[in-house]
Amino acid sequence: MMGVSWKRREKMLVKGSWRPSARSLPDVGGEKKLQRTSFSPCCRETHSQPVKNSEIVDNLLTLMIAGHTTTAAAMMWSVMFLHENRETQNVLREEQLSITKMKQGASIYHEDLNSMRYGLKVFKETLRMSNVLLWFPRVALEDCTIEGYDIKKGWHVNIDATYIQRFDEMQKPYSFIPFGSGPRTCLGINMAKVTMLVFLHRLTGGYTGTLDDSDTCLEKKAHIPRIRSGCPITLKSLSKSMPEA
Ligand code: HEM
Repeated sequence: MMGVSWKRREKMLVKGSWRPSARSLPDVGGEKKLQRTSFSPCCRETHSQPVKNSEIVDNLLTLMIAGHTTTAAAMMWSVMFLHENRETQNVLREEQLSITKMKQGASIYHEDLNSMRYGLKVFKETLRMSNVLLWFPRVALEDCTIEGYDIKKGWHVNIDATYIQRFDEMQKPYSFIPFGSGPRTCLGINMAKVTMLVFLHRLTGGYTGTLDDSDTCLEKKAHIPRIRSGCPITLKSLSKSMPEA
């Protein structure tokens, strides 16, 4: 779905008029299950039953595919963007070092994460620019017309996150959708946020880095956009380059 206005998208995302497809993971253990069956809070019957091995495998696959590759790609893009934007990197480092100074020990706590205001902005802008998931699918449950376009019941419609996030005004509803929207929104938003903030903290608060390969060519045929070289960097510990206090 290219070049649609926010109004049209909003209509598509409104609960009830559009619902996402029932996506399933590969058939494991001889049975095909929807990936959220074992989490569903509204399904008591499922909860009272022991979790089956096949469901455990399902959920592990979800963690690995939906949870690992996405966050790893976001980390890689943050390294590239911070390399390209030195000023941003310096402001972020300042914030992270101020957090390190305020506390004892190396552990990061919830309140530390909450005070990473600039870190959060870097996280969001990384997701906006990198479009870890370029698009996500929905299925039309009924015939409808959206801004003059006829959409038939059963049609698969892809929400084009890249177009929306790069070319829309950010203040408009649904203009920032790195984790999707509606009932099938990403389940791992908070995990992704925490992982990324801790990563940015360790990276910029502990090291400076130089890119070993500035080639920005993308991997071919990858569902998640990633730099072919993997974006290797050489890190230098800040504690070694800083004068003793
Ligand atoms: C930067 C990291 C991540 C990004 C950009 C991302 C993005 C997305 C997007 C766009 C969707 C589709 C939402 C929709 O259709 O409306 C999705 C679904 C999903 N994500 Fe993530 N995700 C990330 C990390 C994670 C993590 C860490 C986990 C779990 C540990 C996770 C688990 C899931 C699951 C289970 C779904 C399917 C939800 C459903 O269909 O009900 N994701 N994610």
